[in-house]
Amino acid sequence: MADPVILWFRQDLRLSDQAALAAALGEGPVIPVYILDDDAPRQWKMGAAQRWWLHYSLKSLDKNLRERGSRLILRRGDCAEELQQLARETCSQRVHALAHYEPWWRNAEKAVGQRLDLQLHDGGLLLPPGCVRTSGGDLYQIYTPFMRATMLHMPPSKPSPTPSRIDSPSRWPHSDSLDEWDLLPSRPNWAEAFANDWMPGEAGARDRVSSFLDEAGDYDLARNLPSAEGTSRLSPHLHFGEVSPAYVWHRISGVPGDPTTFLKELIWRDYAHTQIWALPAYGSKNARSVFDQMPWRDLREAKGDFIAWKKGRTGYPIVDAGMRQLWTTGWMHNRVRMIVASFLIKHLLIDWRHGAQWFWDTLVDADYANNSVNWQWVAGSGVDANMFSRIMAPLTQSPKFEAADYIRQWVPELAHLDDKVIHDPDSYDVRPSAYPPKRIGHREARERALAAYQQSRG
Ligand SMILES: Cc1cc2nc3c(=O)[nH]c(=O)nc-3n(C[C@H](O)[C@H](O)[C@H](O)COP(=O)(O)OP(=O)(O)OC[C@H]3O[C@@H](n4cnc5c(N)ncnc54)[C@H](O)[C@@H]3O)c2cc1C
Repeated sequence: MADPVILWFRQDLRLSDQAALAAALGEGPVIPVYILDDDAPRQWKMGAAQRWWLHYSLKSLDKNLRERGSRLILRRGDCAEELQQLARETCSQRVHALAHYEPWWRNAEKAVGQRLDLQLHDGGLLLPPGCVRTSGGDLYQIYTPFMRATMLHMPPSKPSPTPSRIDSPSRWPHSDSLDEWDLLPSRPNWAEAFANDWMPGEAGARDRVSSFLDEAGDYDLARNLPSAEGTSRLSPHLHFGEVSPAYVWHRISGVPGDPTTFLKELIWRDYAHTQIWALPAYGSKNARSVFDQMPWRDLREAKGDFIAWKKGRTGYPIVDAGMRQLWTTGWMHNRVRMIVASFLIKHLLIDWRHGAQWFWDTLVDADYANNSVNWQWVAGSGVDANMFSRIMAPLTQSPKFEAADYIRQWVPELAHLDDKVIHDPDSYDVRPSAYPPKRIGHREARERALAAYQQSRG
């Protein structure tokens, strides 16, 4: 019998279109393993909302493996040490895995590669970072030309099917118990409502793709309306790799209507991963150094504002609706993410990194590339266009994107207000006493932000 091979799962918790699994299958009995390492990512240790997701996703993966005669081994600790130990116990030499681009995964890959025969495969993105370059050989800094250049390589290869059987070793090594990892919140169980919105795992991901097929053709019109179910909500499934972007691309590209705008959003994901691949510190370091001089408010002084933002009590209904949606469901509509991020950075003059860190802990789709690149994009500190002086006006954005029903859903104190006044109850003098006044007026905030920006430029 051939020696067993290890299949190292990370943010690729699926069996279909899984190049690492496909490669392992041909070589011998397969030992699938997931290793939880809370130390290596340091401040980017998986957040609380994602731990909830991970629990159910691993459970689902184990079930799928068992249906094929295999199972998932769970280990906790340093990835290189754990894999080496597992290799010793099972007499395996080779490890197959999909490549990942977060700095801690790249470090782990290097360390594993020094001890074992690590074979990395593509499949987490439409194209691996670095494939798409300008005619001069540079990486694109701006999304639109990157997207156009990526489109020339599309469609991606057809996704491969799920294997019906996976050979198992003669003896299974020890596995931790998932329940003992304590990934789920208990006291209090703030994730109680998550299960109403989400079904982590490969089956849930495919259901989500199927249910989006009817909407995808209208995506261009509906995607900016927070009150509508106009987007796919695939982000946590894509982040955890429960479905491959190639699979999503092929399912969606055939729908009636024009799904091109949606496909371009998938390319945003590739763009973001390319940026963190090129600049691994993107999550904590301004890409534009002028922002290092930005006179952000000290968080001790701005504490009340920061708490009001996190709790959805800023007095700006669209901002508060978004922050409460985030807390209750672990997700927020993209248009509203832009509004709340802009509000924190510009209206409250709080460093984008504090906002990114809060998103990290509360989003089920928290993703180092997408989160860092989008926060820096809103701040203007990223490698792309400098957006700082474009200060979004939440009170204009809210009616423009027809957010009245969205506000009613997430800010029940305002649910009785009609469409005309609900976006700005303060100005119409209809603010109920249970709802807070604005933390700061728009004009005052705008002037303060622009003055701070001028100061940073010297
Ligand atoms: C401040 C801020 C922080 C964000 N943080 C994250 C994050 O941590 N994780 C995350 O996945 N997305 C993040 N986004 C991007 C975007 O908001 C979400 O991907 C999107 O809302 C997810 O919903 P959906 O799956 O319905 O998206 P759809 O509109 O259906 O898009 C399909 C997929 O395309 C990708 N995508 C869409 N928009 C973007 C984008 N702007 N950047 C990168 N990929 C995109 C996502 O994988 C998404 O699932 C952030 C955006 C902002 C403004």
